[in-house]
Amino acid sequence: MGSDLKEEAIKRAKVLMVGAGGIGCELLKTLALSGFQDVHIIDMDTIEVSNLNRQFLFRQSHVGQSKAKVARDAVLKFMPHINITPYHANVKDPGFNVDFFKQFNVVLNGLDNLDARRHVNRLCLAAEVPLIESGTTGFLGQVTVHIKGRTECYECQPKPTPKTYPVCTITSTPSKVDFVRELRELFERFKKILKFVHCIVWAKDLLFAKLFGDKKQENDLFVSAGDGSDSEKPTNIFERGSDEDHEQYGRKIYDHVFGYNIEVALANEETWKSRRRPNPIFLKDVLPERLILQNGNLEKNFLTEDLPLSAMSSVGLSNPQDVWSLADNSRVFLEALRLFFGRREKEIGNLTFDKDDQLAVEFVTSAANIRASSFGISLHSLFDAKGIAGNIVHAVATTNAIIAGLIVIEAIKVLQADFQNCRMTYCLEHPARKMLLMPVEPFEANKSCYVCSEVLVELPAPVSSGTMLTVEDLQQELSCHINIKHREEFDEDKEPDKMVLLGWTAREKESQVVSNGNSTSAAVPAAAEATMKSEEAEVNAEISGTKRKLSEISEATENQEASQILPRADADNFKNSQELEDDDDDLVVLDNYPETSKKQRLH
Ligand SMILES: Nc1ncnc2c1ncn2[C@@H]1O[C@H](COP(=O)(O)OP(=O)(O)OP(=O)(O)O)[C@@H](O)[C@H]1O
Ligand SMILES: [Zn+2]
Repeated sequence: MGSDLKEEAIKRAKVLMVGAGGIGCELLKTLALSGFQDVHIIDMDTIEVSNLNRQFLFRQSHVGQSKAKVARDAVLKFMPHINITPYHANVKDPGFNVDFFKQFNVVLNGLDNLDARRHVNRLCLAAEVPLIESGTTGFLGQVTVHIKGRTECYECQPKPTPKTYPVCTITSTPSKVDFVRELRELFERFKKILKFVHCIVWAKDLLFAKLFGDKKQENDLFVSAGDGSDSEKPTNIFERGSDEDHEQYGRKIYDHVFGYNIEVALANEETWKSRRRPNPIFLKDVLPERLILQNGNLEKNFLTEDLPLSAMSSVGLSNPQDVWSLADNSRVFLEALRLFFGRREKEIGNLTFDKDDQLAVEFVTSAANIRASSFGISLHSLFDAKGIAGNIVHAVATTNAIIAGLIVIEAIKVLQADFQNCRMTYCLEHPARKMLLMPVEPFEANKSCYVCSEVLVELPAPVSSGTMLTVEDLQQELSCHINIKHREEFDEDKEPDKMVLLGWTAREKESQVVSNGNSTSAAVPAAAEATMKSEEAEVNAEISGTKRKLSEISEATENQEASQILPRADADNFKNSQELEDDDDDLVVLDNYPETSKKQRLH
């Protein structure tokens, strides 16, 4: 295709970019430099200091301002004659409806979460606008092309399950059995510190959760002797007595989890036959009494009202990249406990670990290090521990730039209707077949995709009078119950379709119900969409916007009552959605590696 035609296609194009973060900044710059003239950008966020290392359109002075607006201004400085329209808004806002999407020739995603990606996917399907989707994680990245009727949609294939750590094996010992498979991707990066990862997970998911989270949760931090005897297992060790001060309480917890529990575990000789035996650690052996007491006095010297509570600064440690000694870790541990119970008491019982919570990170780092010490595993800095605890894979600006370039290349093909040459491209960390950028032909749509397939797939049981159909859209948290009732006669004037919809109620403001998952925020009114194409039937559809937890839904799915029939696509949807509960999913299908994938390609 001639370069004039290409230029023309670029100039005429009206492009929507969603997300002005790591990928988005690079993308806007590349679009502008490639000659695009009319770009709209939606981003709901404001600029944070942590964005500045890779979102090069932003500067320190922009912190707190709208990403979309600042990105526009930054690009207009070097390309003043193009039209850039920023929206400081959530792409899920109702204003961004099908009609809004219809005005664009192509939509480009630079998002960081599944929820928004799925939403844009559905709008693009409804508006019949091609979507170019992207994601990066560290050195890995991908760009995929989704065109209704030509390729799969973003939701045609299940996404990989977020990685979880097998807590059951963590309670007793930081072994690495079973771990490698679960953490295949992380393994490359954290090879040398795998055992420490176990300590972090123990500190975060067991100890932190036990002390500061929901007290009722099942969380066994009592290591039993494993000989079947119901050894003298203290039942309320984690409860702070009313006359117990924070200092005493901290020491009790320390000695229990690092000393007593290890002693109990050691009693089970079987466990240690092929493993290195850990050392119980009691506080008196690590910190002389004088030092423990001194601990609490330091606070007023180091803490001011403006700074976040910090146990490390309170005990005089300043560099998060230093590896602290066992004694220092013990001091941080006690101080963090003391600060939590003394200064953040109201939150106790409701806390979940948050990598941006300084005190929580300090607590988890110190606890993991003390445990690591006990098991002869090397200790790590707070910086490393935070990365592991927060599952942080550091963003790489170059990957974002490469991916942005690939998005523009695919966008230009789409704009020229050069669909044959569209490719999904994977940016790899290590060369495969001597390539770092792996192009793959787009896959064709999954016929039973509940989002893009045109018709409902076969139902697992016949629908007849008395059947109750439950259709759920987890994305929009909607549920629709349809009671099918057979009727022989219809009023030809009033019921020409030979079916009636009765008694539906919409309880939520923006309720919509969708028959085959082709849902968007601008979906047609619920009743019309809930129509069953079943002749001579009376349909009672009740639309309820009741929110249900995914766990409840999966239970319901497992124990499906006879009267509840789920279309197969929805049953799949349940499973997938449950797997995808965790939002962050920047890399979508790298598990379906190009050469190993069984998906059918387009020819
Ligand atoms: N629903 C949404 N509507 C509009 N913009 C969104 C939506 N969801 C995510 N975004 C935007 O997508 C961008 C994704 O960028 P990126 O992955 O670089 O994340 P970040 O928030 O900038 O950085 P980090 O998460 O690493 O701190 C963000 O700017 C975010 O505001
Ligand atoms: Zn699909």
